[in-house]
Amino acid sequence: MASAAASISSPFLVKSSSSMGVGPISHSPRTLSLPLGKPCSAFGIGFLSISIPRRSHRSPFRVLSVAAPTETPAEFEEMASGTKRKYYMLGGKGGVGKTSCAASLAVKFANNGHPTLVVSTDPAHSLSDSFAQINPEKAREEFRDASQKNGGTGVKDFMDGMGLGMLVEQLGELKLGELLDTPPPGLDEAIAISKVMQFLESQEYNMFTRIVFDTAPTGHTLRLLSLPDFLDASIGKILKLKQKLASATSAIKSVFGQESNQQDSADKLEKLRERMVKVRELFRDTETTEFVIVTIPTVMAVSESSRLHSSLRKENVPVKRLVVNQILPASGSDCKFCAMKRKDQMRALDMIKSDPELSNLTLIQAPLVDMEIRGVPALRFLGDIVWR
Ligand SMILES: Nc1ncnc2c1ncn2[C@@H]1O[C@H](COP(=O)(O)OP(=O)(O)OP(=O)(O)O)[C@@H](O)[C@H]1O
Repeated sequence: MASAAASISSPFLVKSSSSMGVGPISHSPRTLSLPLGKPCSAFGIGFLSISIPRRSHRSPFRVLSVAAPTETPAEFEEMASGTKRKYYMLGGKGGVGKTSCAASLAVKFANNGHPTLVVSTDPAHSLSDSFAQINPEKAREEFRDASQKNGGTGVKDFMDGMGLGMLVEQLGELKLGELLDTPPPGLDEAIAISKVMQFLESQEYNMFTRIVFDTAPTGHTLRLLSLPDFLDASIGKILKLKQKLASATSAIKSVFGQESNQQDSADKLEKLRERMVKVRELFRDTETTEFVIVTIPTVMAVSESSRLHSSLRKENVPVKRLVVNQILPASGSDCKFCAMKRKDQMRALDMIKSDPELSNLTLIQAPLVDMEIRGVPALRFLGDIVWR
């Protein structure tokens, strides 16, 4: 399907063109080809794949020491062990460093021999130069289109016109119009994620043993997590309506065009529903999935992370690690601002240690480095500090 392929033999961040390219991915132990060609669908999802040659690298970045007496290593060995595919989802409030942490983890996995894929489903993610974007509007349109063919608002209007309002009344409990006119928040992401899963399950992506999701900010993630249940029910309703309509008069049926089209749409919805269920299962599978919370040492961020963990726990999403990013190094100078800031941060760290939701998580402390984290050398540098 792809029209072109870029061959990657050194550590590059690869920008897939305007949409997700799918097609055969060929690779040799140290090189990887990534399709960059034709968009495959309405969903423009960016994929970044990294394969890093093992060689020594002297980083231009430096980190001042982070005084962290209670620091726990991330136990990277455990994260990298085994060749069975594992999914890592990094989540947290906006701007805390999810993307940097996710990308640095991916680089580290790649350095440890794992063909690794970074997936971003956040339309506002900050590695936008390296990732293509999901187009939520198009995703929604596709869903709406498929739904309408199965008796959405188009059906309702038509039936009203035919004086069949009574049947519409009977179907009113299904609240389809409401669903289609005001898609629930997070629908875009849920559809995008399920679309991603579809690709990840395909043969071309079999080779990837580590998948790192640079997830959307907290609120979105939570909505997404609760969505499959909602969608499961909603899509079920649409299918039920479709069945009811199928038994209505042939005159009504004719309006929906060919029987086969109707069937196609129903199949699409059914597949979407099935994928949603799979995503939900995947999110809860402790064997294959881990949700890593990323935060910063401020009272507000810590409180939000605590709430996030609580809701993830309720959703049975496996969480083991908490990355506290951007910790100021102990200052050797007499910078008052730095001293105050660090004192504040230490208070936030203490808060984590006494928070019932967070204290049982493995705490990973990541320093604020003195340069912008861009490009593989920087990510490699950060990865070596954070993921140990
Ligand atoms: N440990 C760090 N030291 C220095 N700068 C950092 C660190 N972590 C992240 N940054 C910088 O902070 C900014 C935000 O980081 P990043 O984009 O990774 O956050 P994010 O949580 O993914 O944000 P968003 O929610 O907006 O996608 C970036 O400019 C990044 O380079």
